[in-house]
Amino acid sequence: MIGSVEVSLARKAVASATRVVVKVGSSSLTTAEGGLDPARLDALVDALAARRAAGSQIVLVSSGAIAAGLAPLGLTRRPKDLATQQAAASVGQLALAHAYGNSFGRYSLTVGQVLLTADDVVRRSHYRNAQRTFSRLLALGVVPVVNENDTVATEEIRFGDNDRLAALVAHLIGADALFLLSDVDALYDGDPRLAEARRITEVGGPDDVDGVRAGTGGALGTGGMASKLAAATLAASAGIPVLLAGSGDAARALGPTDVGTAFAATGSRLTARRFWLGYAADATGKLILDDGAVSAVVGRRRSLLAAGITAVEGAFEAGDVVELADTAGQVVARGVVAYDATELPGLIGRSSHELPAEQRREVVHADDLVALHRS
Ligand SMILES: Nc1ncnc2c1ncn2[C@@H]1O[C@H](COP(=O)(O)OP(=O)(O)O)[C@@H](O)[C@H]1O
Ligand SMILES: N[C@@H](CCC(=O)OP(=O)(O)O)C(=O)O
Repeated sequence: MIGSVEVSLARKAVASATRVVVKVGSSSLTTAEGGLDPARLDALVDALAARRAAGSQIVLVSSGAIAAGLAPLGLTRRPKDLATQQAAASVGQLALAHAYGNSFGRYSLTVGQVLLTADDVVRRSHYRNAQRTFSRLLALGVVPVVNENDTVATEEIRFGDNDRLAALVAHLIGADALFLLSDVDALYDGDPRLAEARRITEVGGPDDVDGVRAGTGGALGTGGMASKLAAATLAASAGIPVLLAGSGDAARALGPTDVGTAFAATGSRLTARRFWLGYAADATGKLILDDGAVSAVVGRRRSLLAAGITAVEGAFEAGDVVELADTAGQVVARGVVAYDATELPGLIGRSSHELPAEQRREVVHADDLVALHRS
């Protein structure tokens, strides 16, 4: 509990992490009118520089491009259409980069801008390329400042929320902790703007967030608490502890970590390939599994055989990534499928000995399969 002598393992892990990703939302960097707020940006950078001085490497994932572009373009609220959002991001990202350059410059720290599209994380060749870039930037002592490349991102390839982007980047760079800084000081069991809500200080696993109502965010942001909770769960299940805190508490969040909500790592660190398979790759179809197949695949880490599949959805080819769901539709795993969608209807529900020799191979091999933690 905060304030007591007992400090949770998650808080200790976050406090002692040497490579960290810090994500800050639009609402924490801008004024209500939509311009950048230099005082808040400087206060954030003060906290990041202190953590750097204490020996951590930092990657900053900063939202705020669209919000920062509003005032210069004479817009009073976040535009709804993609083209105007892209125009605002084009203007705002430059202002944001300039502001960070100046602010980190007060500490003689160099920043590098990294604008990513979903493809850079979803395609394996791009994933490795991005890994190399981050690794080199960090080795050179640069603070990478990351955002989605909103100006070129089209509707289909948008990450849409930087909370998820931050969780993906945290895994990509092998971070030891992820900080999600927002305009709210912690996770609550319901939206604190709407009604009195109870603050949650520790999340040890999915059971601790059962019943939490995570709502949408403010006028400037996109994801709200729902996307923060999903991102925190994603990072934690990939072995990365998370601290969710208010950006106004950045110094304490990045210092003694005695604020906000700490999420313990629930899973073990995955290899880049297994993380990509489980969380980053686009799935092109879905296989529905009977109960026996779910326990074989998730519980006993076995390959998926045709006999345990009850239905096939989507148009995929052998080698694509597909979701594996239980009969209630809950996705329990993802993996690389060994057959085209058109081949499977003739095979499903049939035991291997009923099938011709060339169709006896596993539908998803255990080595190509990642069981998912429930979120
Ligand atoms: N269960 C909850 N706990 C905390 N905040 C919540 C919850 N549900 C909804 N919210 C709202 O989510 C907002 C944070 O999301 P958002 O505005 O998108 O932040 P950011 O711009 O930092 O990404 C908070 O201001 C809060 O009002
Ligand atoms: N890439 C967008 C931000 C998207 C986003 O997730 O915003 P937020 O919910 O404020 O973290 C921008 O820079 O405006």
